Amino acid sequence: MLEQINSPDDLKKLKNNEIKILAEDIRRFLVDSVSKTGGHLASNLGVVELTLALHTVFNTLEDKIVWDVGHQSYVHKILTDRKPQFHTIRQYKGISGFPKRYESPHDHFDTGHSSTSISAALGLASARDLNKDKYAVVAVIGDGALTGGMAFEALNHAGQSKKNLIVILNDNEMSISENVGGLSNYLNKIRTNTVYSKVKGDVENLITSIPAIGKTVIKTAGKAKDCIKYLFVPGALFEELGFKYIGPIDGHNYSEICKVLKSCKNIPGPILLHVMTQKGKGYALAEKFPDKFHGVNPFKIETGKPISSNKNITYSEVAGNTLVACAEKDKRVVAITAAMPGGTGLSPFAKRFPERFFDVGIAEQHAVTFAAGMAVSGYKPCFAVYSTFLQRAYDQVVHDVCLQNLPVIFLIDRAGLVGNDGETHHGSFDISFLSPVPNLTIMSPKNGWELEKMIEFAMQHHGPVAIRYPRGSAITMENSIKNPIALGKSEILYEGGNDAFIIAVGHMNAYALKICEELKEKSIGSTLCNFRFIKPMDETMLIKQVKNHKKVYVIEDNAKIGGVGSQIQALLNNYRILKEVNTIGLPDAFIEHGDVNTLYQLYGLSIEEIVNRITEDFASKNFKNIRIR
Ligand SMILES: Cc1ncc(C[n+]2csc(CCOP(=O)(O)OP(=O)(O)O)c2C)c(N)n1
Ligand SMILES: CC(=O)[C@@H](O)[C@H](O)COP(=O)(O)O
Ligand SMILES: [Mg+2]
Repeated sequence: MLEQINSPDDLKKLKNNEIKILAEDIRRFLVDSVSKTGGHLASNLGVVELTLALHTVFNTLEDKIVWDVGHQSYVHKILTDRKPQFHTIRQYKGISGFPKRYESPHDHFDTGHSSTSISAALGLASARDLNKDKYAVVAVIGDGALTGGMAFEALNHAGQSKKNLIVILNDNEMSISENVGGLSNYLNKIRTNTVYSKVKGDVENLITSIPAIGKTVIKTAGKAKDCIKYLFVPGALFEELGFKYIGPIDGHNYSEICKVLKSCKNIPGPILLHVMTQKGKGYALAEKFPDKFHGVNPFKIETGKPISSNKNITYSEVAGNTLVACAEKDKRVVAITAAMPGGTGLSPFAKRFPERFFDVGIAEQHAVTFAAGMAVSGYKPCFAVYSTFLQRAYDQVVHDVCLQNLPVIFLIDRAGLVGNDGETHHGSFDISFLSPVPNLTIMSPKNGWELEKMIEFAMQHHGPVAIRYPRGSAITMENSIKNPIALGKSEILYEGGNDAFIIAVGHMNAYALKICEELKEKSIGSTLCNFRFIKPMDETMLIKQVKNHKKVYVIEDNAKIGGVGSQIQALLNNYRILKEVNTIGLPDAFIEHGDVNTLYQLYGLSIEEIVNRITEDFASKNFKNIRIR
C-alpha cells in the first residue's frame, strides 16, 4: 500500500481497511529502514495513525504542523515526498532526522530541542492573523516535552490569546525513560479514570450524567460546580488556562482522530487534543523496551541487538560510575538529570541512591537552579546534561550558580560533535558560552581515567565546576602520564622538539599524540600540551612553551569563536607576546549531521587534515619565525 502513496493527497482516496494496511506497511518500512541507518524508532512507531490522520485532515503545504523535538517526524517525512531518500536519514548529505524547512515545503519549523512547539505555533498563528491568512496551525507535543518550562509559558500565553490553534498532546506515558512529575501524574489520572474517558462534554453535561449529583447541582451550586469540575472534568487544568480540552482519544484509531480533528478545525480558540498512543507500537521489542528503542544504532530486527557492538566503556558510564563511587564516600553527593538518566550514565546512581537522585523532567533551567538550592544547603549536586541542552539554562548557570559561587558540578556530556543528530545536537558552543562566567572552573579530560580524576577533583573544589566530554567510548591511552589533577595546571604529554607547540583540549589529545608522531616523521619537532583546565588557564606554562616554539596550534572540538584558541590568543596579546595562534576548531557555522569522522575530515579536524596543515605551514616559503620579546 505504501508504494501507492506519493503525496499526502493519495491518502484521501483510501478506505479505512486500506489505511490499516498502510499503517502496517509504514511500520514495517520504519523498522526495516531504521534498523539499517539507526535513528529514533519507538516514538515514530507510535505516531503512525496520528500522522496519517493529520495528513488526511490538513494540507501541510498550507496548514502548518510543528513537531515538538521533531524526532517523531519520520512518518510525516515518508508521506511528504521523502520516502525515496529515507534510507539516507541522519547520514552525511542525507535527509535530517528532524524537521527542516530547507528540506521540504511541508516542514514549517525546525526543531530538535524539546518543548518549543507551542511557542512556535502561537507565533505562526499570530502572524497568520495579522496577515489575515486562513491556514490551520497545529503543534504536536509529547507528554515528555510538555514537562519543559517553555511549554508551560506558551500554554499560558496561547490560552489567553484566543488564537485558533490546535495543540495535540501525544501522550504515550514515556519521555525517553518513564515520564516523571506532577503533570505526568495528572495525565495518568485523566487516562485511568473511566468517567474521564467516557465523558467528553462540558461540565454541565458531565454533572447531569451523574445521577447522584444531577441537574439540581448546576442550579443551586455554582461554586460547587467549579469544585466538581476539578474533580471530574478531564483536562480542567488546560481549560483553566484558556484551552478547550478534548480527549483523551485513542491515537491508534485513525477514523476517530480524523473525525475529532475535522471538528477541531471548526472550533474557535485554542484547543488541546489529548491523544493516547503506545510508544514502539507494532514492533514487539520496541513495545516492550520503548526506552531502548527511543534512539537506536543499526540493529538486527529479529533480536533487537546492535549490529556492531562496542563493548568499550563510554564517557557517560565513567561519569555515572564515578558519581556512584563518590556518593558512597560522601552523603552530600546528589545527582540530577533533565530526563536523560540513561544517556548521561546516571541509571546506576538512580538505582543505588534513589533518594539522592533527581529526574526533574525536560527542565534544564529548573535543574540548574534546583541544584543551586541544594548546594546552598550543603549538598554537592552534580547535574549531568548534554552540552546542547545546557544552552537552555545559561542564565541559571550565571545567575543562580556562579554568581553565588556554589559548588555545583556540571557534567557536560556530548560536548563537541555528536554525529547523526546534527546541528541541533552538536555541543559546539559550551567552551565559548561558559568561559566568560566568573567563578566557574572548566575542565576537559583527555580520556576516561582523567574524567574520573576530574570528577574527584571537582568534589573537593569550592565553587562551580564544569567538565566537558564527548559522546561515545572513553579513550584509553596507553602509557598516559598520570599526573594528579591540580587547579589550573595542564600536562605536557609529548616532548619532541621546538617547532610546533600543540595545545589539545580533552579527547583531541588522542589525535594530537598521533599527530606529533607523524610530524616527527616529517622532521617537524613538537610538544603536546593536554590543556586540562580551560579555566583557569595554565598561563605560566603557556608563556614558557609559546616562547620556546616557532608556531602554536590549538586543537579543540568547539567553535573557534570564543574557544580555547581565541582565549589563548587574547592572553598572549595581553602579555604583548606577538605570536599567531592557529586554532583548529569548528567554523562559524551550524554543523550538519553525519558521522563524526566524516565531519572531522570535512572541517579539518582529522589527523590527516591537521598533519597536512601543519606540514604545509612549515614548508611554506613565507614562513617567518617571528621573534618574541
Ligand atoms: C531541551 C531538551 N532536553 C532534552 C532533550 C532530549 N529528548 C529528546 S526526546 C526526549 C523525550 C521526549 O518525550 P516525549 O515528548 O514524550 O516524546 P516521545 O518520544 O515519548 O514521543 C528527550 C528527553 C531534548 N531534545 N531537548
Ligand atoms: C531526540 C533527542 O534529543 C535525543 O533522543 C537524542 O537524539 C539522544 O542522543 P544520544 O543518542 O546521543 O543519547
Ligand atoms: Mg512521550
